[in-house]
Amino acid sequence: MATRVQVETSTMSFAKPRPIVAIEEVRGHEEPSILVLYERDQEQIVAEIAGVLGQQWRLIDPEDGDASPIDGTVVGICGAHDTLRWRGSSTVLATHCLDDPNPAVGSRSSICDYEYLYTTKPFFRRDLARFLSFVLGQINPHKDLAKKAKTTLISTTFPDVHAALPNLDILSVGADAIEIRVDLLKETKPDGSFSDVPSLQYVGEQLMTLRQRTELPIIFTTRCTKENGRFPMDDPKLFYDYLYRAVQWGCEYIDVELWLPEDLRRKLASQKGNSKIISAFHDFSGNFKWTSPDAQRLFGQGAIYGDVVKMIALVSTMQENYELEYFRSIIQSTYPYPPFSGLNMGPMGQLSRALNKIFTPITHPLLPIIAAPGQLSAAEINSALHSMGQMPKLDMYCFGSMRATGQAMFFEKCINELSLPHQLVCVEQSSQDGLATVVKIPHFGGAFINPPIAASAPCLPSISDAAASIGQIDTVVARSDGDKTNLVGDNATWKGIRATLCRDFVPSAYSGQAAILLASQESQAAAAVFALRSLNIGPIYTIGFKVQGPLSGFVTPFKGLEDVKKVEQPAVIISALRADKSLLVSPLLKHYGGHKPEQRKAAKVFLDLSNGPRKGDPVALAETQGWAAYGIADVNAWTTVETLRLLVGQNVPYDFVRLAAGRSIY
Ligand SMILES: O=C1C[C@@](O)(C(=O)O)C[C@@H](O)[C@@H]1O
Repeated sequence: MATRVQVETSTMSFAKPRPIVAIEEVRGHEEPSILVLYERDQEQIVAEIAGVLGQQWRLIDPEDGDASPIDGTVVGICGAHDTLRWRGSSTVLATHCLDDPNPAVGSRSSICDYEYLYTTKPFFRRDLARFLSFVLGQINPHKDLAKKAKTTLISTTFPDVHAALPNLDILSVGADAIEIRVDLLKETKPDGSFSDVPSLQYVGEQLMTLRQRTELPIIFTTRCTKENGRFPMDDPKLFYDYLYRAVQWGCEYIDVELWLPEDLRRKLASQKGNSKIISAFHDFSGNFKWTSPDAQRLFGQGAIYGDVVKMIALVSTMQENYELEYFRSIIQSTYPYPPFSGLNMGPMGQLSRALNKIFTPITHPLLPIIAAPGQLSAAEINSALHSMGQMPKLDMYCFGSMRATGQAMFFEKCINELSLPHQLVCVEQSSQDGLATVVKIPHFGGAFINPPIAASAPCLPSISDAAASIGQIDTVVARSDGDKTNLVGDNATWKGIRATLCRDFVPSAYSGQAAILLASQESQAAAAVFALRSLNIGPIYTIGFKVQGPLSGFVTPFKGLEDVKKVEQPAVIISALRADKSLLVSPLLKHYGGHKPEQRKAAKVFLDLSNGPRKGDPVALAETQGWAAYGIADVNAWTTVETLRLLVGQNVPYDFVRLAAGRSIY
């Protein structure tokens, strides 16, 4: 079991002693043991999987004597074999290449734990990293969403997800998860007609296509005919077959209808792995009563296997919204778990869509049809909440340089896109005094500060552990709690750095690995040190600066060039040098570069945090030296995603930030 820095968003008050970086024991950072079943001529996928895991790999013939995986080595076997001896001790992963239609999809379902569907032209490494991180339990999107005050899901209604792709980034602004309505997919048969139920192969291809283009958790839904869907109800086993496959495909959520026989629901719950179950109940009769004992009984039934319980009824009177709200308050005060998502359908039920807080389904004008009567977009819900006095207009401040102002313009775009009532106020200089003045303004709604200010800002009653450890506040979060507003100084930059590092590698690829960090002063590098520690990276060697703050115990300064020789191969090099000095990292990149990708055993990532015009391009150089290399635009985009989450509680996808922000803000 490994140790890591406590990175939860806990906060501390200034009345308490100065923070130290708390160390927490976590599971899931050991090297996983993986057996990959690959298809003929597809051994490259074994190398890709090992690359994302930062582990070695080898191919074996299971007929050749002892073939047990060696700890830390990804083992590949061609074709389908009896995998019994590996099950339990290793994760058995069947892989299917879908460059061409592949009828083998699902054929090894019974001998594997998970199935990875992929294309090689192009190959999406980010998708593989996300898939592996999830199925190996190294990320937990449900836990992250559970911390949000409000969550939404975008219900896509496309017959073919390819039609969604050009608009996917804009469609998902404001969504925390994306639902694939499998029952609405339309597979064309050779004679030009559509099959009643899309085949598993078609669904698998559709799901893969969607996941390659979105970072949002996916909800896999097979809605039945009685509940406004198209999946036939005469064979409940059909639902099981699709939903279990969704678990094997690594879907974060499966939607399990409550009418399904209990044995199937129980079986899915016992086989769900890291996927979560949304227990779903829809009543279209128009006779459902939230006040009846039946409603509570149905919640109780859903709660047995559901990680979220969703209950939805078609209504025709306003009164039924009040009854639902009463029901919601009873449920929430009686059952701390699982969370309840309760909605009324139809035009009369729209109020409940604004008031529901858990996985509120949203639509978007660019979708072909709405998924259910009365559905609203994220913008419509925010406008409704504002008119009802549930989302007061706040002033959000952007302190800082022109760069910060450029970022402010992007925030403004998001605020407009989501119809949030807030207003952005730009203040050219970032200073503690400026902040101290605005936090007292009655409609102060938070601030974004670039460059960040020292974490000792006395005008803020509390700061997060991350901001205290890094010593810098780049975001002030204002959360209202009744008539009181809590202000917290936080740091989003470290999260942007961490997200960039985890784009193409799973967290365990970094655990216990060395890193080298270059900067001219501690303030440039502190967020990076925190991000590295959050991934349990260590030792962290520093060049060019001294760390004196709370993170000093986590770094080892390099005294001279001879120290470089002591580090065999760092998994990460980060340069936080100014742009005009950024080429100083080149000798290090060359010294540790040059390995061919197939020889690569561990993660090998270079991050250039320098911003602005420069003479050369260390990112390009790093790439030629075999590093996975990222520049400041990547880190800034992830940081923007995190800042918006903190400031307005809304999720804006990374790809949307890259798309809409263009190059101007960087
Ligand atoms: O369960 C739900 C909720 C929903 O029915 C709605 O009312 O918005 C839409 C469906 O796509 C989704 O699966």
